[in-house]
Amino acid sequence: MEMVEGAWKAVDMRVTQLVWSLLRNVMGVELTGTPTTKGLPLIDSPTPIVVAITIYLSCVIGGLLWIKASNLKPRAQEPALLQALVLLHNLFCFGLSLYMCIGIIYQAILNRYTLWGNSYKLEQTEMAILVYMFYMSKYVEFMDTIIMVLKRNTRQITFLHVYHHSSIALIWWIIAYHAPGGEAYFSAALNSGVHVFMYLYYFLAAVLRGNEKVRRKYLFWGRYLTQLQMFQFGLNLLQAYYDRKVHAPYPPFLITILFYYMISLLVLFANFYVHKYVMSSPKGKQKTSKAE
Ligand SMILES: CC(C)(COP(=O)(O)OP(=O)(O)OC[C@H]1O[C@@H](n2cnc3c(N)ncnc32)[C@H](O)[C@@H]1OP(=O)(O)O)[C@@H](O)C(=O)NCCC(=O)NCCSC(=O)CC(=O)O
Repeated sequence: MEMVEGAWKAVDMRVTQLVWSLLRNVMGVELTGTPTTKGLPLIDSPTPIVVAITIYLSCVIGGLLWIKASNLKPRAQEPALLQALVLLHNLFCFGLSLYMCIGIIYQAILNRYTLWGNSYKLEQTEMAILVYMFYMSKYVEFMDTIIMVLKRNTRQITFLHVYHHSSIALIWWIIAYHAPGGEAYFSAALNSGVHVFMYLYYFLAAVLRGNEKVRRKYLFWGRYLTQLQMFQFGLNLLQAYYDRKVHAPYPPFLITILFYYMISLLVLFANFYVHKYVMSSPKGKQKTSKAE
């Protein structure tokens, strides 16, 4: 036990030094913890999230290699345990997202937030706890990719998906550690709201698996969900632009991260949208074959 503790301390020191120096040299910032979230599990140092991301990436890469090496294909009928896991995970994420979305909006109204341009205030502890909860939900969301691996759905394990899941977790650690409130409320509430629909979609997709006709009938709105996600990123980008313009009283480096991160997601989602809905549609397929 002592050896494990000693090893963890050594890793913690190295990782913390690395993250601190990266933030100092790349963004010119010194992170300071905030009393509202200090002492809560997995927040006082960047090590837990960095270790979690490392384990996550190892599982994803290991899973992909295993699928490829064994030439595994998605099964027609999945094991009952996997089906149950998928349904439970989606139900849990659906409920949690709904709770966080409503909770954050309620706190924003209570604290008289304006749409954009809000500052983080130490006394807004309930808001801080909700933002912290949003950070914790990123650990749960790693399960999405594990599900994809267990289902052998390599088509879903894209750069977009893995980049999104690993980077967003680190970003929300920084926010929950440094300024869990103010302008962060908007992304957290909006994204939780979008995730309510996303996990409902995944839940239905899992329930209706095996009957493609019915599934297509009830999941026709997948395309609009992707549009909603892109609209969300567009709103966040606008928010970051506005905050930079008016010099909003929120850490400027977090606004800069928001700005460039949203551009990257918009580009990746636009590419996903074109491939999934435009090029694979009957008209899109016709156009591509004519061009060939
Ligand atoms: C409609 C989308 C939500 C999902 O598009 P996909 O192409 O991945 O979806 P799909 O139609 O193939 O989904 C059905 C398949 O997903 C399986 N499935 C069920 N639950 C799942 C879960 N929790 N995670 C991953 N896959 C899951 C179903 O069993 C089914 O598999 P089978 O077909 O075998 O039965 C899209 O808008 C989207 O987000 N695409 C980007 C890809 C992505 O990774 N998105 C999530 C993270 S990004 C994100 O979250 C952005 C944000 O914050 O808004």
